[in-house]
Amino acid sequence: MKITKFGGSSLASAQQFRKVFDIIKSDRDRKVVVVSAPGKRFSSDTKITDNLITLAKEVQTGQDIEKTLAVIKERYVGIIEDLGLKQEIKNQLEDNLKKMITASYSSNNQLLNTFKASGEDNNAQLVAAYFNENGLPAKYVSPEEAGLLVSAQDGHTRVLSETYANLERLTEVNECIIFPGFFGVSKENQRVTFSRGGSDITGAILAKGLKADLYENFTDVDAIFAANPQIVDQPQKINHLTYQEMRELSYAGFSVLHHEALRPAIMADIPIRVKNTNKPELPGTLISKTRSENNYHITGIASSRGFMSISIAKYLMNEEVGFGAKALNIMAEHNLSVEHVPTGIDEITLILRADQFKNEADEKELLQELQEKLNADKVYEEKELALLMIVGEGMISTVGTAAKAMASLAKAGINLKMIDQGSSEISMLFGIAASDENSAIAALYESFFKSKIPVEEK
Ligand SMILES: Nc1ncnc2c1ncn2[C@@H]1O[C@H](COP(=O)(O)OP(=O)(O)O)[C@@H](O)[C@H]1O
Ligand SMILES: N[C@@H](CC(=O)OP(=O)(O)O)C(=O)O
Repeated sequence: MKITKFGGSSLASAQQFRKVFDIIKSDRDRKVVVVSAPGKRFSSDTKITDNLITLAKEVQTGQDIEKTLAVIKERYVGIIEDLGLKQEIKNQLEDNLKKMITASYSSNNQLLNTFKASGEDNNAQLVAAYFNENGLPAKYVSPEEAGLLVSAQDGHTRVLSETYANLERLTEVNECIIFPGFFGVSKENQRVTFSRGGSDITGAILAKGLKADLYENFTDVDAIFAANPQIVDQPQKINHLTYQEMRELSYAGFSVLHHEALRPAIMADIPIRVKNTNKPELPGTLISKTRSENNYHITGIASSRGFMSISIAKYLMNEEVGFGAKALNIMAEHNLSVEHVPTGIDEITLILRADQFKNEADEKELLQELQEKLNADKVYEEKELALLMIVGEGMISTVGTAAKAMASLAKAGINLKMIDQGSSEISMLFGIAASDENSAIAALYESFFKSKIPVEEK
């Protein structure tokens, strides 16, 4: 049995709905379909989720909602009418939206979560209606009905372990299940969304809960490429990569699959296949525990912006027991998550996502506190950073990867602000100025995927 997830780009219009229907109809093993909200039809289009966030803010602040509401309705109604669906589903959609807007909410956060979740929820109802009207028996199942339970702590949504036993009951459903992605329900029966792109996580949770043989993730590209196709022109397709490689690449910027979608798949060892809705005949990319050999030591090169660093310098820091722990404790007290900690003898650098600070005053206060509590010689920050990551299981058995990467970056005139290699040796991380991101990716891609310089085996 397969769990098949379709992203927003695969359900952006009636034409895309038809492709989705054909894909499901062509394979009896596709028993569970996870859907996102309608995404972009063209590059300047707006995703329904973004419209819903705007709507939520307008409701919260008492602004006029008519324009935004009309845009949302129009997207769904356009699809309903193009597909020639019954009036009943249009009424159901309008009713859902009305109830959502007039309901009372215990907090702004609850309102926002409910509005965001409705994008996927309404779309799942629509897909189920479309399938049924076209002779493919389908059942819309909500996270409430299925028992997809989540907790929300520190702004992070996590699936609760009892979910997996609850989901097993879905194997008794005879129709094709249409399940909305992106959200679960709390124990207080409130809808809570995952982070953006989180329908991928729902798909992986269902794959584990229903013990699927395969988790198919349909999107708008032929495969996962060795570099972001928005940065490198026609990059190499990756035929096969490991869970761990994908986990690192998606963390570092391969937005094609949410990095949190890997954990349930790894736990249950369910392979994932990423495929193109517009060309379903292509094999796409397989992600599994181990992979076949490829011709490259590096599997992919990813990058992500929005980072900053805070460096703390203190003479003889290396002899001070617990210095790093104290610094990290202060960060934790400020509820800040630190992603990397490269260190020198007399200096420690904390790399974090910059959007965790609400304002500059909080930032200044933190720097001052670090200076005072750690009795540091100097505390300074650097903003507008990007992290570059080269990833590949082949790295462990080759020498010269770091030298090759650094030589190509130096040749392109890129200044390295940080270098970090995890002990697993499947990835290497470089901190650079965000403005250098595209040229750095181009330089690394040229060096690892285009040049023929051999790398010596260990
Ligand atoms: N290395 C990569 N390989 C393939 N696609 C990538 C990569 N890095 C970023 N992407 C982007 O991911 C997009 C697909 O993900 P997403 O927009 O979330 O799609 P969906 O609407 O299916 O959820 C692609 O259109 C592509 O621009
Ligand atoms: N609709 C949500 C969740 C999601 O996964 O969407 P998509 O499949 O379009 O990335 C978002 O925009 O974040």
